[in-house]
Amino acid sequence: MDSANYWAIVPAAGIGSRMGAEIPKQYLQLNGKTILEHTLERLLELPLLEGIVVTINPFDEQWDSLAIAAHPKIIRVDGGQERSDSVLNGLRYLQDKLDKLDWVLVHDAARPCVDLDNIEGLFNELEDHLVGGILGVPVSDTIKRINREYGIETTVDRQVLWQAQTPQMFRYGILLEALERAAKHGSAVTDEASAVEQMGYYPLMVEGRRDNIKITRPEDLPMAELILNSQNNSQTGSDPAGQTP
Ligand SMILES: Nc1ccn([C@@H]2O[C@H](COP(=O)(O)OP(=O)(O)OP(=O)(O)O)[C@@H](O)[C@H]2O)c(=O)n1
Ligand SMILES: C[C@](O)(CO)[C@H](O)COP(=O)(O)O
Repeated sequence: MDSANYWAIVPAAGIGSRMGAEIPKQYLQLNGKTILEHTLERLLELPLLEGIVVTINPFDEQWDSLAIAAHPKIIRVDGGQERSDSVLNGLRYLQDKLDKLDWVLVHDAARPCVDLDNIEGLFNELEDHLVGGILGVPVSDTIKRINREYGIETTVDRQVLWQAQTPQMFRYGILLEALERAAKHGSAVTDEASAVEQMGYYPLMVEGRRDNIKITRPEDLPMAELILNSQNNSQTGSDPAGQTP
């Protein structure tokens, strides 16, 4: 690893409208813990990370009740209107702690099944990269473009199509500038990479795992439970194949 510093930002200030639960989805229970606790506990296993900034909705009343909120490596920062605003708040908080070439790893609170080996893989692949990159997977279905009436217009060439996941890791200076610019121009960016792409850079795509799902809709919860159980079983040896669904 180079001599750069590594910090993480975990955006966790969303309301979970697509989940439709009574509480924001990051506080829903999964195998006896909140989704947010699963995600943070996993990231805390990475010794390279100096700290984790968690962006929390300013009106949130649940964060303080989690024991993990008092962890010395975890810092709470207010989230913003959109995911990109939350990440930008986290980056601004880090202004006095990081240099331009230091690394910031952004990971959704809503992706608790991320594989630590994949994150280490991202660290390794990006070690000498000047910009940064993300985990993702190639699309595995035939992809259609439809019109407004749901008529299929064409079949899209999927050879060049990948689904973006998190973590997404970038040099601090580039990501800060990219998200500041996107905010200034009102550009909608749903992930860090798109803000960086808009500056003309080419972030690296690093292949991750399909089971790094983002819990978005109700049916994703039992799926995440199965994935976590399968990961635990393969660690304890009771699932010799170590296969996830
Ligand atoms: N203003 C926002 C919006 C989202 N997020 C976080 O960004 C991650 C990915 O966003 P998404 O899955 O879209 O979460 P929500 O915005 O909560 O969901 P929805 O779009 O269904 O409302 C989540 O961990 C979410 O908490 C955030 O920190 N600040
Ligand atoms: C960052 C992300 O998880 C990559 O897939 C995604 O873009 C989050 O935003 P969305 O609002 O759920 O599309």
